[in-house]
Amino acid sequence: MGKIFEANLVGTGLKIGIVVGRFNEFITSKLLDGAMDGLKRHGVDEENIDVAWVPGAFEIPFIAKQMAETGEYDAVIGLGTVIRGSTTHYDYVCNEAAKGIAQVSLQTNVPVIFGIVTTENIEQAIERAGTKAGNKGYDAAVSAIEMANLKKMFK
Ligand SMILES: Nc1c(NC[C@H](O)[C@H](O)[C@H](O)CO)[nH]c(=O)[nH]c1=O
Ligand SMILES: CC(=O)[C@@H](O)COP(=O)(O)O
Repeated sequence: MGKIFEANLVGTGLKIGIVVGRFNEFITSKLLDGAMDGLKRHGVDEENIDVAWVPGAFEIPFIAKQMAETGEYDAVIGLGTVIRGSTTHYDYVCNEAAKGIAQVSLQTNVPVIFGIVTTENIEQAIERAGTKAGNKGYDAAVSAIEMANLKKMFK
């Protein structure tokens, strides 16, 4: 068998950028709390975590790109909450946020983590922001550390 690449979840020495949407701030602030908790509990120094607030999930990729292009960050996390309304707006915001995050990551060579909750209703969002379905911000933080460390294995 050849090599197996599997990264640890040790965040010591990593620098992480977080981009968080203000839309549905009641939920996204909880995702941010979860992400901060996840990063710090895995050894990331609070001084090495920068946070940028944007209006909504649609704007996350643009600022994630600005952060990634500085070359300062080992990973960038996008946090947002998109809740379906009564029009097609939801689909446009979700699609562009997801596509944009994937593009930024591939274009900049920096792991950009999709920490955007996309739900049918407020209840589903609350469940994923620190209640019965965990905290997707925390999960995104762990993914960021894993991807940052995994990327270093290919240097
Ligand atoms: N409806 C939601 C939005 N909409 C706002 C957009 O993200 C964007 O800020 C606006 O269209 C200006 O470009 N954003 C969310 O994060 N969540 C939503 O549920
Ligand atoms: C996702 C959002 O789309 C939402 O806030 C917009 O709601 P609506 O489709 O009712 O305008």
